Amino acid sequence: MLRFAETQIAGAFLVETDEYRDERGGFSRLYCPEEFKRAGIDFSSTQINLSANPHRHTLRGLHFQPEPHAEAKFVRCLNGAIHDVIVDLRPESSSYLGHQAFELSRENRLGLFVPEGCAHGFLTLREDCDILYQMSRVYEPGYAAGYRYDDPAFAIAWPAPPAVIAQADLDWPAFAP
Ligand SMILES: Cc1cn([C@H]2C[C@H](O)[C@@H](COP(=O)(O)OP(=O)(O)O[C@H]3O[C@@H](C)C(=O)[C@@H](O)[C@H]3O)O2)c(=O)[nH]c1=O
Repeated sequence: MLRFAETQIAGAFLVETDEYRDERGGFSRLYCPEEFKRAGIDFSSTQINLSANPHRHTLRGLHFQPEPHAEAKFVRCLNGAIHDVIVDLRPESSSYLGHQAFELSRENRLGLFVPEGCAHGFLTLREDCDILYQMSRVYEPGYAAGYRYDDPAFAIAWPAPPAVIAQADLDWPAFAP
């Protein structure tokens, strides 16, 4: 059973997941298209990606795919803990240019649904963080886009500076409306 909570970003949801425990360990439902539909969320996944991050304070983001390949994603932290941030890039949205941060961890089993039109990034808070993404659209390499994690237009307060970050994520252009 999944429970969906609205966030400050229009159309983004934090998803709580129960864990059934017994002497063997635990069992959790990670995704159910029917439950998404009942919550009013139009999402079904195509590609499923795993991001493995051995180091604490690894930063990935802020990433999105623009139209006509805009993608929604459902993000989970299977191991470790991350500070996960979404930024609303939809001019027509009530939360345009707003951002919100969430802690996703193995222990809290929270999932984050990121709607189309939002940039997404995370900072690992521990070693060995494994992040699973379900994507609504297939990856289009020519449409990979992003902004810097420290773009002043968003003023995101990260809990720590990145210790590991790809050069590509330092080279994104400054946000210009
Ligand atoms: C994102 C992506 C990358 N790739 C390839 C491209 C490249 O060779 C290699 C690594 O890609 P990247 O460096 O872009 O991976 P990464 O920086 O981890 O990108 C991810 O960052 C987080 C914050 C997100 O929100 C994701 O949607 C995704 O953009 O994997 C795919 O094949 N499919 C994909 O969906």
